[in-house]
Amino acid sequence: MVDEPGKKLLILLVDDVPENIHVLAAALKADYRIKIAVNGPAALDLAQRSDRPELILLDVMMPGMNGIEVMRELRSRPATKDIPVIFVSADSSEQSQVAGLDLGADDYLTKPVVVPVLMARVRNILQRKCAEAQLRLAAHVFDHSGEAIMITDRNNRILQVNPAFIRLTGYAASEVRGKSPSILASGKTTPDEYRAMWHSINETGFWQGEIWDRHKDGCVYPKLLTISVVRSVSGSVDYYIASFADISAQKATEEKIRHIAHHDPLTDLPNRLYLQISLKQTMLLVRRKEEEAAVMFIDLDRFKVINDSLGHQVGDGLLIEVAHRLKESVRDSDLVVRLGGDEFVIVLTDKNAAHASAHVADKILTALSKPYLVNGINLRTTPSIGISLYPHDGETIELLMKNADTAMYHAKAVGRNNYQFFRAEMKHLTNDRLLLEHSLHEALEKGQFYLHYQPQVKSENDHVIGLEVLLRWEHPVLGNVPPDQFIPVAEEIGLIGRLGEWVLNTACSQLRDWRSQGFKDVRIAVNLSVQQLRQAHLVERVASVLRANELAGGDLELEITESAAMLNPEVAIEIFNALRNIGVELAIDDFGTGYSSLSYLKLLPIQRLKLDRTFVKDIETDPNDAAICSATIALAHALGIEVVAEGVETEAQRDYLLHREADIMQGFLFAKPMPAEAVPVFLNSPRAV
Ligand SMILES: Nc1nc2c(ncn2[C@@H]2O[C@H](COP(=O)(O)O[C@H]3[C@@H](O)[C@H](n4cnc5c(=O)[nH]c(N)nc54)O[C@@H]3COP(=O)(O)O)[C@@H](O)[C@H]2O)c(=O)[nH]1
Repeated sequence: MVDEPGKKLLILLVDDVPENIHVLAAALKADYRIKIAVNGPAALDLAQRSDRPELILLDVMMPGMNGIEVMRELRSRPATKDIPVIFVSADSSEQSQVAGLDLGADDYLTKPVVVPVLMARVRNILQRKCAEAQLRLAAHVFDHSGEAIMITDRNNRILQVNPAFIRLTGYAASEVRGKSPSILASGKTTPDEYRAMWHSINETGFWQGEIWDRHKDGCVYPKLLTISVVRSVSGSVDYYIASFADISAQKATEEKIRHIAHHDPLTDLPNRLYLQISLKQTMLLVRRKEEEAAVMFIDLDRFKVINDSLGHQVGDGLLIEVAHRLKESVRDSDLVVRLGGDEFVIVLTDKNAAHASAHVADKILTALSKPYLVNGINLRTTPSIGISLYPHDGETIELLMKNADTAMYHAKAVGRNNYQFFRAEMKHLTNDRLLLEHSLHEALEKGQFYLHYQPQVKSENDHVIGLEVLLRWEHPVLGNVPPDQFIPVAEEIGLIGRLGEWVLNTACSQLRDWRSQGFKDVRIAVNLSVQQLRQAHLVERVASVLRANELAGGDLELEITESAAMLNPEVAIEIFNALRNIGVELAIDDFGTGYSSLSYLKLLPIQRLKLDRTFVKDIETDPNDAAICSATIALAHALGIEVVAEGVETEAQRDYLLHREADIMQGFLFAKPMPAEAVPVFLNSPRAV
C-alpha cells in the first residue's frame, strides 16, 4: 500500500447493526472513502474486488458468518490476506481481544467506540502499513536495481550492498561488509580526482562522475558513480549512498566513434584531423622542452599510374603495406598519418630534428623501395619526401605543412626517390608545378607538341634501320620542357593516353610520308606508357592507325619500359601477344634499370632489349657497367632477342659494344634526335646508307 496523492484511502465497515455503521461512517467519511457490508459474505466479496479496501473495521458478533470466520477467510485468501483488520466488538474481555489479535487482527476496539480513539487507531494502522509498503518497495528497488548500490556508515565503512553490486564488482556482501570502499579502487583514478570528489560530497552532499575501479578478478573498468549523503535531523552524517553502473560498453562505443573520426579507414593510421590536433600539442611540448619537430611529407612516386593501370584494389593493398612499412621505420612515439591518396605525413621530435628526420628519411627510402606483393602482383614504388622543421621553417601548422609539401615537390622535381629539406628558394616550385599541370592540359589543343626522331643503326654497318620517336613540348613561356619533366606529370594527371595516341598518329602519318618519298627500310619506334598499355582496345587502335597510314605491323616498334612491363607481367604478356599477332615489333626500354623476372622475360614475345644508356656511359671505366652490358647481351642472345645499346656517344663505347655483339646502336655518336624535315637529309647522307 503506497499513498496515491489526492486519492482518499478506502475503509470497509462490516456490521449487521445500522446504528453502528452510522456511527463509524460519520466519524470516518470526512477523511476516508467508505464501503459498507452488513454481513460476512458481503464483506468477503467487497474485500477482494479490484478497488480493494486499505482497512477493514470488522464486527465480531454477526448472524450467520461471524467476524472471526470472516477474518479466517480473509487471511486464507491471497488477495485479502494482507489487508489490515480492526475488530470492533461489544465483547471487551481480554480473552476475546487476545483471540482476535491471535487470528491476525491488527487492533481491537470495543463498543461503544470512542470516536477520537477510533480515528487515532485507524490513522496509526494506515500510516504503519503505508511505511511498511514503502520499505518493501525500497527493498525491492535495492534488490532488483540494475545499478550497484552500496551504503556506508558515517565513517565510510560498507554496511550493505545489493545483488547488482555483487554482480558488478565480483565481491560477496560478506567480503566487503565493514571495509572501506577503497577495496574497489584500481589506482587509475588519481588522488586529486578523489580529493575533488570528497570536497563536493562534504560541501554539497552530492557527487557524480566517472572513476576507474578494479573488479575482484583484476579487470579495471570505468563506472559512473553517484554518491549522496543521508543526514540525521541534527545534520550529522548518518550514511553515504553510492550507486554506480559499469560504463565499459559506453566507453568502448565512445572510443570507437573517436577512433573513426581520427583515423583513416583503409590503413587505420591517424588522419588529417588527428594530425591537426596532435601537431598543435607537439609544438607546445617541443617549445617547453626546447626541442625541435620535423614534419615529413611523403608522396609515392607514380602511384596514380599503378592505381589506374592495376586497379584500386591493388592500389589500396599497396597503400596498406606502405603504411605498415612507415610505422616500422619510426619509433612508437613518432606520429604517422595518412592525409589521403598516396600522401603520408610523419611528425617526430628531437633535440636535433634535422638529423633525426634525415635518418628516418633514409630508412623510409630503403623500406619503401623494396618490392611489394599485392594480390599476387609484384610491385615497386618509391617515395619522395619533403621535410620542414619547427620552429625554423614555420610557427604554424599550415606553414609547416605547406613548406614540407613544397620540399616534397622539389624532391620529385630532382628525380624522385629522395628527400629534401625545405629551403626558402623552393617556394616558386609549387607554382611552377601548378603552371606545368595547367599548361599541359591545353598544350595538345594549342599544338605545342612536336616530334623528334633519333636514328637507330645496325652495329656492323651503321645502316639506319629505325627511328625512335621522341616527344617535344615548346611552351610559349616555359620554353622547351624536357620530356623527363612533363611525361611523368602527364601520367599523373591522366593526359598520357591522349598524348600517346597523338604521338602514334603523327609518327605513323610521318612514316607514310617518308615511304612515299622512297624511304622503304626504316621502321619507327614509339614509346608506350604503362597507362596506354592498359588502355581499352589498344591493339585495335594500333591496327587502325597502321591501316589508315597503309603501314604493315613490322613498320612499327613499340617500346615499353622494363618497369612498366613488369608491373603486371601476365597482362603485359597477353597484350604483347595480341600486338605481335598484328605484326608489331616490341622492345623493352631502359633494360637494367627496373627489376625483371627472367621467368616472365622469356615469356614476353619481344624482339629487342634496349640496354639503358646509364650502363653504356661508363662502359670503359666501370667494370660493373661493362659486366652488366656483356651479361645483358648474352642473356638477350640466349633468348633469341636483339640488343639495342642506347646513349652511344664515343667510338670507344661503340667498339666495346661491337666487340660484345650488340646488334643495334643509338646515340649522339650517330645522330641526335632531329626534326622530321631533317630525317630525309640524314637518311640520304653517306653515313646512313
Ligand atoms: N611515353 C613516352 N615517353 C617518351 C616519349 N618521348 C620521349 N619519351 C621518354 O622521355 C624520356 C626522355 O626522352 P628524351 O629527353 O627525348 O631523351 C631521349 C634521347 O634524347 C636520349 N638520348 C639518345 N641518345 C643519347 C645519347 O647519346 N646521350 C644522351 N645523353 N642522351 C641520349 O635518350 C632518350 C631516349 O631514351 P629511350 O626512350 O630510353 O630510348 C625517355 O625516357 C623517353 O623514352 C613519348 O612519346 N612517350
